[in-house]
Amino acid sequence: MPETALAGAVRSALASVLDPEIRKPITELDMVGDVAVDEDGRASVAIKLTIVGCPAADAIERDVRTATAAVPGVSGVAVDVTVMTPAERRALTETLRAGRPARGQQFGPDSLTRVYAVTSGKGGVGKSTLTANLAVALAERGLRVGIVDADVHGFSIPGILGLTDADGVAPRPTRVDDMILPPVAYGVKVVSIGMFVDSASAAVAWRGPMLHRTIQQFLSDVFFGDLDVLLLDLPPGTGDVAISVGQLLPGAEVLVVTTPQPAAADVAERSGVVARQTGQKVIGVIENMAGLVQPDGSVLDLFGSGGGAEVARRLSAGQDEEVPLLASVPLSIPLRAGGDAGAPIVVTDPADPAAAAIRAVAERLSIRPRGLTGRKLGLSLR
Ligand SMILES: Nc1ncnc2c1ncn2[C@@H]1O[C@H](COP(=O)(O)OP(=O)(O)OP(=O)(O)O)[C@@H](O)[C@H]1O
Repeated sequence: MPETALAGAVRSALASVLDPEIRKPITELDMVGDVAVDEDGRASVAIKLTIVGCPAADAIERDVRTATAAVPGVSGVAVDVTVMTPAERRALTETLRAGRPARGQQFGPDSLTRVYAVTSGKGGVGKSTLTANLAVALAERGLRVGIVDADVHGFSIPGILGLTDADGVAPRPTRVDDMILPPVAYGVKVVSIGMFVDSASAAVAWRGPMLHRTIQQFLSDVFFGDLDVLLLDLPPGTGDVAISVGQLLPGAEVLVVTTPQPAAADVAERSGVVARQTGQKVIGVIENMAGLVQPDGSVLDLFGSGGGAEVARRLSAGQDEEVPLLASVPLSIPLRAGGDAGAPIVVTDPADPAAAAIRAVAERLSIRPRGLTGRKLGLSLR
C-alpha cells in the first residue's frame, strides 16, 4: 500500500535522525521500515537496528519519537524496533564502504584525509594529551576528525576523552559484521587498542608485526567515513612503528612532541629523523610542559626551556622547508586535571593558556593547504 502524504512527511522528518555511531541519517542507512499514520494521526514507525543490543538503540528510538511527533498532523507515535537481516546488514556495510573492498585501506594515496602521526622520542611527554585535545579543537572548528590510538604503552586517549567507565575500561566498539563502528567523543571518532583489551591495566607486550597488523586492521575495518583529519597516537619513537606508518600511510605527516628540556632534544630529533627515513614529512614540532606561569606572574621553567626550538632547528637543517615550532604548550594543572576527568580543556576551559596554545595549532593545521608533495601521482610514462 502506498504511503499517505502524512506518512511521507514522517519519513522525511526521520532524515533528521542520525545513527549516533555511524553519524548518518537513519533513512540513508535503510534503518527505517514501514511508516504509517492512521486517520486519527497515530503514527507507527518500524526501525531496524544494525545488531541485537545495539548501544545506540535508546537514543535512536527517542530521536525517532521526537522527530515523528513534531510532524504537523501526528497525534501519537508507536515505534517498532527490530533488527536487520544478515542480507540487510551486508547491504549496509557495502554502502558504508562506498565501493571500497572489504579489508581495503581507507587512507590510501588517493584519500583526501590529512593524516598526522604524532610522535615523541620518549614516553610521558604529553603526546596523548596533546593528540586528544588537538583532535577535539579541530572538530570544534567544524572538521571531521578521527583518532587511531595505537600507543601500546599507554592507550590513554579513551580516558582523556571521557569514554572510559569508572574502572577506566574503554567501551568495546559496536561491530556490524566485520565493520567496527568507533565511539564518538567530543565530535571525534576514536578507536584505541584499549577498546580491545580486558582491563585498563592490561599490559600489551607486542612486537612490531603485531602492532603493524593492528594498525592495518584499524585502517581497514573501522568505519571512519569521510574524514578531514586523522590523528595517530603511536608508541614513542621506535623504528618499527615509523616503518609501519610509512608503509600503511605513505601520505602521513609527522608532528614531533618534545619537552623544553635540552637533554630531551636528541631523542626527540631522532624520532623525527626516523620518520623521515621512512618517507614521511615532519611538519612541525610541539613543545609541551613549557614554563608554568605562577600566581605572581613569574614563570617556573620546571623542565628548562628551549628544547622545542632546538628540535625544530635541528630537523630544519639541510631541508628545503623549515620545520616550524608550532607551539609551546605550558605546564597546566587544568590540562592534566581535564585529562584525568575525561573533559578536554580545549572545550571546558578554552581560555587556559595551554588550551589556547593547542587551539592555535589546530587553527594552523586546519588552514594548511593540501600539498601533493611526497605523494605518488599514479602517472605512468610510456
Ligand atoms: N602541559 C601539561 N601540563 C601538565 N600536565 C601535563 C601536560 N601535558 C601532559 N600532562 C600530564 O602528563 C602525563 C603524561 O601525559 P601523556 O599520557 O599525554 O603522555 P604520553 O607522551 O602520551 O605518554 P605515553 O606515550 O607514555 O603514553 C599525564 O598525566 C598528563 O595529564
